[in-house]
Amino acid sequence: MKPILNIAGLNAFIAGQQVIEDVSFSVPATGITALLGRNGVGKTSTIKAIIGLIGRTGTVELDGQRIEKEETHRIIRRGVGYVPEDREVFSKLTVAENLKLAERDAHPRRQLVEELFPDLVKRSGQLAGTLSGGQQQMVSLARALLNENKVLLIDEPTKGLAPKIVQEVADTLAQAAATVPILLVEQNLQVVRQLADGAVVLSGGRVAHTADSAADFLADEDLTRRLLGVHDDGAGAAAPAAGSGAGEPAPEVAR
Ligand SMILES: Nc1ncnc2c1ncn2[C@@H]1O[C@H](COP(=O)(O)OP(=O)(O)OP(=O)(O)O)[C@@H](O)[C@H]1O
Repeated sequence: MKPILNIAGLNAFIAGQQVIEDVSFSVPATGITALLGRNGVGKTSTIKAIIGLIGRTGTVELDGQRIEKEETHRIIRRGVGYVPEDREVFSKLTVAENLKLAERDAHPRRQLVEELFPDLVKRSGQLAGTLSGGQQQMVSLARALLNENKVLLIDEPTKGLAPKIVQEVADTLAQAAATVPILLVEQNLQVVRQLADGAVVLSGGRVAHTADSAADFLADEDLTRRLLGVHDDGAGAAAPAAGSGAGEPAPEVAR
């Protein structure tokens, strides 16, 4: 099957500094592809470069069409959903208003969202700023799922959430992935193991490893210690988050 995203030779720059270099990988048209690596290796920058939020060179194909010369709003309208790391919600608007503002299509998928997020239905009149972090994350995900997208780019959706809520978000992502392919930045390796099909691992702004099976990658102790600074044996043992300082120091970002 043709990949939904094909990225080749992508370089990206922030304030004149190169933050990713010659990044090439593809995202299959189904399932979840994890984008992994220690803190600061360029995961968020890669996502921002794909949708043109930061300056970039190289090629990006969405469903076989080149999009790297297009502006962000056009790329989004072509069907790229973005859920940024900070799960920004409009805090003074209700849940229902937050969702309404995200509707882009003539026929937004309200029923799907109501099925996936029953708690948000119950809280539709609540101000989004009074929701817990996990509930706000659900609003962010719901906003992306309201529209028919070709792919979702989701940045660290479980960051800072309590374990029980992490599992709820992971379950929701698994259900979402049945409807749309996802490129997922995720530091929680148990979540990666549970959700991801393939994996792309960045180090120093470059692709250091790609795996058709994220589980196989995570099972490789030497490789995960080298590239993530941690090994999670899958037994639920407390393992430091990738990039938390365990293992070798993070390599220099490519300049
Ligand atoms: N606004 C910015 N101004 C200057 N440098 C930045 C900015 N944002 C990111 N960088 C730098 O770009 C590099 C890549 O950062 P990026 O956020 O893409 O990494 P990441 O892998 O997503 O990290 P994290 O896991 O911490 O989110 C880092 O060296 C970072 O310091």
